[in-house]
Amino acid sequence: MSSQAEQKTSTLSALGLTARSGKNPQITGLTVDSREVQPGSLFFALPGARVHGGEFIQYALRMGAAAVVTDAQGAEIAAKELAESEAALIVTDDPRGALAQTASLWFGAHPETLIAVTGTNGKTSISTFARQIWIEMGLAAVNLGTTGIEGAWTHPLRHTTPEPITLHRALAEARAEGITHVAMEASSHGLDQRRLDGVMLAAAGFSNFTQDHLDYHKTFDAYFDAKMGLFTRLLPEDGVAVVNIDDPKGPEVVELAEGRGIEVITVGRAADARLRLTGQRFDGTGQEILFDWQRGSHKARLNLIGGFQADNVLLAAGLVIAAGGDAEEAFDTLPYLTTVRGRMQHAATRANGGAVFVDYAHTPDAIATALQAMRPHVMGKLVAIVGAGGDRDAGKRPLMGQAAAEHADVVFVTDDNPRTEDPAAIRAAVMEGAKARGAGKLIVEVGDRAEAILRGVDALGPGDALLIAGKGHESGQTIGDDVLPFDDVEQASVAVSALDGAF
Ligand SMILES: CC(=O)N[C@H]1[C@@H](OP(=O)(O)OP(=O)(O)OC[C@H]2O[C@@H](n3ccc(=O)[nH]c3=O)[C@H](O)[C@@H]2O)O[C@H](CO)[C@@H](O)[C@@H]1O[C@H](C)C(=O)N[C@@H](C)C(=O)N[C@H](CCC(=O)O)C(=O)O
Ligand SMILES: Nc1ncnc2c1ncn2[C@@H]1O[C@H](COP(=O)(O)OP(=O)(O)OP(=O)(O)O)[C@@H](O)[C@H]1O
Ligand SMILES: N[C@H](CCC[C@H](N)C(=O)O)C(=O)O
Ligand SMILES: [Mg+2]
Repeated sequence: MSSQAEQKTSTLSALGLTARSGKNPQITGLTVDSREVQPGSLFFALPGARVHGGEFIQYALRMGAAAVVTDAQGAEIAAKELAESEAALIVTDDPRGALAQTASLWFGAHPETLIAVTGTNGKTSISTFARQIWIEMGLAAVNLGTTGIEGAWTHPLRHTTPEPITLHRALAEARAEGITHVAMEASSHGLDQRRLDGVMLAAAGFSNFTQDHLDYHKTFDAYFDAKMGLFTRLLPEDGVAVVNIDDPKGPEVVELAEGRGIEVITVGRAADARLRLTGQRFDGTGQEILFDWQRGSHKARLNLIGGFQADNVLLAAGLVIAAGGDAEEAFDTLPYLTTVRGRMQHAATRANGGAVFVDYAHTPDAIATALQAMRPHVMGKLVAIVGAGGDRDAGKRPLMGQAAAEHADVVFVTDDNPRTEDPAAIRAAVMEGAKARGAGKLIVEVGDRAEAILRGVDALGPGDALLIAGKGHESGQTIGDDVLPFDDVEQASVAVSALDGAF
């Protein structure tokens, strides 16, 4: 997180910050973590979920911080140490916003075209499709989010929306690598914590709004307001909002954007959508879609499983157009789009034809959407493997079980990432919901995820399909503080080989 290694310096004032004392020290790096402070660092003491960063100001000063940015509470906590120190102090109501702006100035130039997408589900999919469209159009593009930075340049990330120091360093590196176009995910945590406040967006997208992350945001209203920061605060007035108008919250998003004079491209099946999906026909490997843009009707083949992927693809195309791309050129790329890793990804097929898919559905709505989306592609029965993550929204667990039992014929409830929680207690909550909705259906609890996958694959006959939900692209299972190697796609192949013999 620290940028000390970069041998760069800047005065405080050149970073847009003014200390009340008039001090203007040379800054050698930015950090939000006192443990990373080195002589000359600018330490941001942020209000945290667990503790106020002000508690660590005394350590930062001892390590040689040249300046501290914090809020009134932080300054109060460390009043004595700050009074005795030579370090410059900047007190602001919004230290996270200040961090974002400072990081933007510290790292300098970004790729020229940046877009961001928010919503409970679909952010990774939409930003990946936008990047794929741009690349097919011949542009040097990346997507940035849950799966890291991917596309014309790759780089791992720990967060969906990285904190500002990581984000702006990555954007500056991307530009140095020749990247011109970036599609980013705006998570609700990221928006709430102002992680994106220093980026200049050409366009912003909204996919949908359903339950997740109430552990953090507490109420639906607070969760929605955090997401809306993208349209009410971040997107400049000359930017374009691209909104899924089929979502019940879509009209509200349009109103918020239009209220600021922002141009809106509505996308969806609704009769008044500007980019309108008018038809969809499914087959074993994908779908044909029909859609209208301006006065023209278009047809495209999508080699993607799941009706909702058409919504994601059109939202991505809308964002590309909103950011200045030629619409016809963007539409011509659609047949070349490929599955997003871990999203409705075909993982394996049994000798009898039973197919296994891996999907990242980890909310009630995503589980319902993913299972419903599989139906038109499946002749026989639909088997689901579900589980919920620990140290996350507990309220969604029974609802995830319900969604699975409602839309699948057979359900295996297993562990996702238990993190620091008791896995049996998480499973019990998911089972409770599944049992409530699964009357007459086979609902089985199998704690060990590899065994659940083996049992799910074993349950497949000709024409059947299995959806392994929850972990998508993830390559590890977090149990306690340990991350053990685990990959659903790999486990699916192992299970098929074990049952059918290696091919
Ligand atoms: C819940 C959450 O978002 N937490 C973020 C928050 O940390 P926090 O408020 O818990 O921090 P804290 O532990 O209370 O500490 C307060 C401050 O003291 C500092 N500190 C702490 C200890 C110390 O010794 N010295 C010190 O300076 C910390 O760096 C922090 O700035 O502020 C930190 C610094 O900005 C973030 O790194 C941290 O993200 C944590 C790591 C995290 O896991 N966040 C997840 C939940 C997240 O953001 N997820 C979303 C995805 C959501 C989705 O699925 O859509 C994401 O965008 O990835
Ligand atoms: N448009 C959509 N509507 C409803 N569900 C969707 C939609 N798109 C994707 N999903 C479901 O949500 C899951 C996660 O998709 P994706 O990773 O694109 O979302 P995300 O918003 O990036 O998630 P995260 O919050 O973890 O970053 C998919 O695996 C799928 O089950
Ligand atoms: N970004 C999401 C991912 C959840 C993935 C699921 N596998 C889990 O662990 O709950 C979160 O942190 O809530
Ligand atoms: Mg994501």
